[in-house]
Amino acid sequence: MSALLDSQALTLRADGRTLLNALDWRLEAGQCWAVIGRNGAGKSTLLRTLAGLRTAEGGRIQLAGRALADWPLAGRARQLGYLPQSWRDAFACQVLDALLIARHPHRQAYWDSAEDIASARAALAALDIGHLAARDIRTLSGGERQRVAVAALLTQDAPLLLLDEPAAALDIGHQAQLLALLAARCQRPGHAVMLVSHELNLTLQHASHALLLLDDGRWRALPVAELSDELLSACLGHPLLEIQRDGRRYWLPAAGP
Ligand SMILES: Nc1ncnc2c1ncn2[C@@H]1O[C@H](COP(=O)(O)OP(=O)(O)OP(=O)(O)O)[C@@H](O)[C@H]1O
Repeated sequence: MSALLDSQALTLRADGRTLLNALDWRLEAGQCWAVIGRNGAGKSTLLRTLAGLRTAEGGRIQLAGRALADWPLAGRARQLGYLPQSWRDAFACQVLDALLIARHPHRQAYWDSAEDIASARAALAALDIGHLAARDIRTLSGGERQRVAVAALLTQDAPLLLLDEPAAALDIGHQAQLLALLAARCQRPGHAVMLVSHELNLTLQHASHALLLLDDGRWRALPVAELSDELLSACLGHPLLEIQRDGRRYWLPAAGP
């Protein structure tokens, strides 16, 4: 069976630097991948490339067994949803309408169907923001706006979600809720998630696999169970200590000099 997303010899460069060299990788249904690396390692560039928003400097990407570039836009949006790291709201828009725009790839007619509205309402409820449905998105707090963005992605209802730092603006309770929601989504048949995150511990509690971006374009792709403190320390450029508690592993930054 073909992977949901896969790459062969994928190479990314920016600003005269190789960010990723010859990535051979497969993302299967049921998996939750965490992309980990230092600032500037190339995580966002990778996600944007996998979402089809920039062209790779080398190699191939396939979405559900078909070259990414060969997908028609609406078809691709039914298959793959992407949450950018940041955005700007230029216009007034009600929260519910912002979610309904995300139903565009599924539209059969000009108007919103009962299914579109039910899907948007369900996403608002899942993110605990049903009470914000009628609010202008420009009046939301940073964390509320971030949850609306994730809710819009859920409303798009693509089986594969790529999320760039989805928990960055959230308090710890909402971070935990979001990570649990994304992990649960991977249990649905045919679904998978890939996310960039600096919230190492919460993310690695829920992710099944990690893609580590190292120096000079080197990378490691492996199950989270095979991660070690040496590997994570090398990836993040800071010594980490592994702590075990209640059968779970946590990583803490070691004290500086
Ligand atoms: N269009 C561009 N022109 C020049 N340099 C770029 C361009 N796009 C990205 N870069 C550089 O490529 C590197 C990777 O950027 P990217 O945003 O992918 O990093 P990141 O791993 O997501 O970092 P962070 O953790 O800080 O969000 C950075 O050094 C960035 O400055």
